[in-house]
Amino acid sequence: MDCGCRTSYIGPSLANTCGGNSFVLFMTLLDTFIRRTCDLAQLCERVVPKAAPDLEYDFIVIGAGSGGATAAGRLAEVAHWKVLLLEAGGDEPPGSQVPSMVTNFVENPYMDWLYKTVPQEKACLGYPEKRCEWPRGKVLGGCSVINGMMYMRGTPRDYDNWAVAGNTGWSYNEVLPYFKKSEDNLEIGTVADPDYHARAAGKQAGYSITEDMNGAHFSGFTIAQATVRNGSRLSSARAFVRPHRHNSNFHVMLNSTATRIVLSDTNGKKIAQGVEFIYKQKKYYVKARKEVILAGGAINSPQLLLLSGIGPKEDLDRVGVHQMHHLQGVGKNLHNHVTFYMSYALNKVKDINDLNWADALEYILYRDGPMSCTGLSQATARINSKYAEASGLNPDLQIFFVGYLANCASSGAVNAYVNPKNPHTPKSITISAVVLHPKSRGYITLNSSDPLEKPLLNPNYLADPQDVAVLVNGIRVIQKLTNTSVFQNKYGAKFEKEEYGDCDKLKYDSDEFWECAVRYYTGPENHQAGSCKMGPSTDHLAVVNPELEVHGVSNLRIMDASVMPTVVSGNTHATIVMIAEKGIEHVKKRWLGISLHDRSRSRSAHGRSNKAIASNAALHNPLSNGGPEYYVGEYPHHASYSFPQGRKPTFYYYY
Ligand SMILES: Cc1cc2nc3c(=O)[nH]c(=O)nc-3n(C[C@H](O)[C@H](O)[C@H](O)COP(=O)(O)OP(=O)(O)OC[C@H]3O[C@@H](n4cnc5c(N)ncnc54)[C@H](O)[C@@H]3O)c2cc1C
Repeated sequence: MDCGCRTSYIGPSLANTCGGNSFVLFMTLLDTFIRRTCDLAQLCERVVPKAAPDLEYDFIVIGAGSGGATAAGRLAEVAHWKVLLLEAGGDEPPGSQVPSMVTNFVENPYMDWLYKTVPQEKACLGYPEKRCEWPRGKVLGGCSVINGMMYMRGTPRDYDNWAVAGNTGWSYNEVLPYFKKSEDNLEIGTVADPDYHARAAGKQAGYSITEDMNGAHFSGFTIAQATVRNGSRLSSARAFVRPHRHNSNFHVMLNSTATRIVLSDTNGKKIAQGVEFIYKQKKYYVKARKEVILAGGAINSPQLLLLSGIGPKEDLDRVGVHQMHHLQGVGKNLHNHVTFYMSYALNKVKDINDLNWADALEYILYRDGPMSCTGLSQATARINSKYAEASGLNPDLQIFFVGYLANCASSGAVNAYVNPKNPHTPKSITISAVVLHPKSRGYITLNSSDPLEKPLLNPNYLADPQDVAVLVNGIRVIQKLTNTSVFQNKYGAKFEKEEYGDCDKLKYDSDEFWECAVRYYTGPENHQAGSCKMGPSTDHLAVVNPELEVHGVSNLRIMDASVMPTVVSGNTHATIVMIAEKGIEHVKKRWLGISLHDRSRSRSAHGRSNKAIASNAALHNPLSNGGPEYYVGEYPHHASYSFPQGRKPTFYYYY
């Protein structure tokens, strides 16, 4: 089908994402259908990247991920501001917009930075070189293009703690309007299916069920809300960048890697002047008339500050980077949720492939069926471990489920066995427990002064014994869940024990055994945070102030996961979008003299609005200013979804 515009091929194809020649035929055909379904692939709605930048912009945003795409889109609303968005990766392939293909593009070099931690002393011990893998999106939309699409705010306590630490304006009540600003929740007023099995097991195990984890009842088992629209992924690029594709004030450069933020130093007063970047092996310098907004994510933002001479002198001297500005905290306070995966064979369920031609047709025609969702991982839980505060206001464990994913097929035949040579192979699912308040802290530092070389990433996983204790308690929660009659009678769930090295010498299933096992097969979560922490100037590790300005450097702010002083109790994307929304309000206040509460004045005086979307969003969001709105809803067909037939999960990096 011709979509009516000249489009270039945006790779890679789904055919390259399933690992193995047997998948090529079916997945190539499916990819072709997806690319030719105009409203799904949205090839005509893509931004057309610039082949070369102008010399000057009012704002330069570095990185187009959850934070950067949001920030850039909001800046571009101001018609008289000229904005450049720099992104190291290319555009999102059509296939990554299909929810069930959620894991297909992770570890694909086209759009993943393919990071690994340095060898760990107390964790990741069972992996090659004792290093854990850290997927990170290198694509327009950043990690929001490869993430699990779960839309989950932190708990009120998370943000209140940020405020107590001196971050004025960041308490829950104060950040709530910024969550709402980008949200267009089409699930308001609807009730999910209470019989959904993972939730039913949670209920049977004594936990509560919550219909809206982002509302008053933020604990319990739930079917997660998701960043999807009409059955396809709504990355931050699709939500915030594409609506501005016709704006002449907004330039996007793809495959463009920022290598340095250039500072001037006049009598000790440091000011961000512009950005150097590499595009097609050529080096460019662009000047920022107003501000540089850094949004490279929790790994690349501290890396770029260090490359620009902003950081601790000892770190910079070690690799020969001239120090421009001392900031002790750059790259410090790195932390991440940590988890442990437990696979269960469902002995009463045959391992039938979840993806077939019928599903593909249902999806292409109606955006429904198994391809429109992420299978079992729609369910999640936020609960207390035995160490959590009894009030229930500060839950410290999250439970994830993986399985029944319609993501890869070789023949496309309906009811095809995943393993035709052994049709009795049971289906398998994975459940993991996540430590929500990790105490271990690590750091990011440069490996060399080469901006294209990966930095050294040391999360110091499980350095704090309390993280291990909470994780082991999480394992006990999973055991309790899978022992319920829901899991036993209908599915015959049985733990698939792996080999855990020397841990196997310990008494199986003792606490000591699991303490050892979690250090062996540590689950690296994908919620890295804190490496450019927000805090008042009295905090010696603070890198940005509560207005997200880098301490001691004018015209430079950071808006991504790195600024979280402590990672929130849940998935991180929603919070990062909120951070960017709030950060841009500070920018608008500085340069236009307006704030969130003056939105109507802003729109008429300066704004450009996407009216079609705004009218929809305004129904739910009185604070909407008419800009592009971010849709949050549940996957479309969950209500009739209960453990459909499917394929063994092969992938764990999911949330
Ligand atoms: C596999 C996976 C699953 C996840 N699942 C979920 C989930 O279900 N729900 C959820 O809420 N969260 C999830 N997360 C976490 C969440 O997606 C991330 O925390 C969030 O997207 C990070 O946003 P960010 O803006 O900080 O960085 P990113 O989204 O990583 O954006 C940074 C961007 O900057 C670009 N960049 C970096 N350096 C440069 C440079 N020098 N020059 C130019 N561009 C540069 C990068 O290419 C990238 O596009 C998941 C993450 C992963 C990896």
